[in-house]
Amino acid sequence: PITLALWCLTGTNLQALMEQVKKPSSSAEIVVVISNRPGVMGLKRASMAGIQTRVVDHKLYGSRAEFDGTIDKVLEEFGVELVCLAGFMRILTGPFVRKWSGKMLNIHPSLLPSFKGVNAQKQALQAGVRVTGCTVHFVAEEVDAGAIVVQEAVPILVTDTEDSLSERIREAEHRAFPAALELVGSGAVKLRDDGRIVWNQSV
Ligand SMILES: N[C@@H]1O[C@H](COP(=O)(O)O)[C@@H](O)[C@H]1O
Repeated sequence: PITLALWCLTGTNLQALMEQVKKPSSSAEIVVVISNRPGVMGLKRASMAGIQTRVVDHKLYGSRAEFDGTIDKVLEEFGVELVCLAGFMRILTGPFVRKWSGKMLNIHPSLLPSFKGVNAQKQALQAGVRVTGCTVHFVAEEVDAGAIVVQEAVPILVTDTEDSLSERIREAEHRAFPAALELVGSGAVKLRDDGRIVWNQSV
């Protein structure tokens, strides 16, 4: 199976991916869960599931390059082949992103390219759109701009608050991230050197 590292915060996407890789049909195995914040719920979920965890606290490093270098060592230490980011809010350096190009997925709570950046749910509410959703994409040097693997749309209700909308988007994320993981893990989807996606129909 493809070896997976997961970046987490509260870890609800981690939970969904842990359920997914338990399935006999899954092409992946989670070998390490990492966070840049000690004590977050995601790390507790991983430990309870018997998965190794690592904290790489960005506040302890003098530069992004040092921080990314340490993450890279952890990923190499565990022989990671695919990295899944959920709730990772730091901008990665170019050399790191280029090294892990095609092997790093991120989930974003909007239908990219709409509503990039933070508070995507609030942006959608303020824009008055009637549909939003989530996107799983390959990580590129430009934030929230990598090639899209999976998207799922959700309606915005007139009664929605940021919380109620975020909850509905999260439910969609917990379907979209496992689906994207299996598409990339099985080789059905690959990233070309030019940053475009290749769909391997025979897989
Ligand atoms: N980037 C965003 O961060 C959140 C992480 O949630 P969780 O997986 O830690 O619950 C998700 O909503 C994701 O879209």
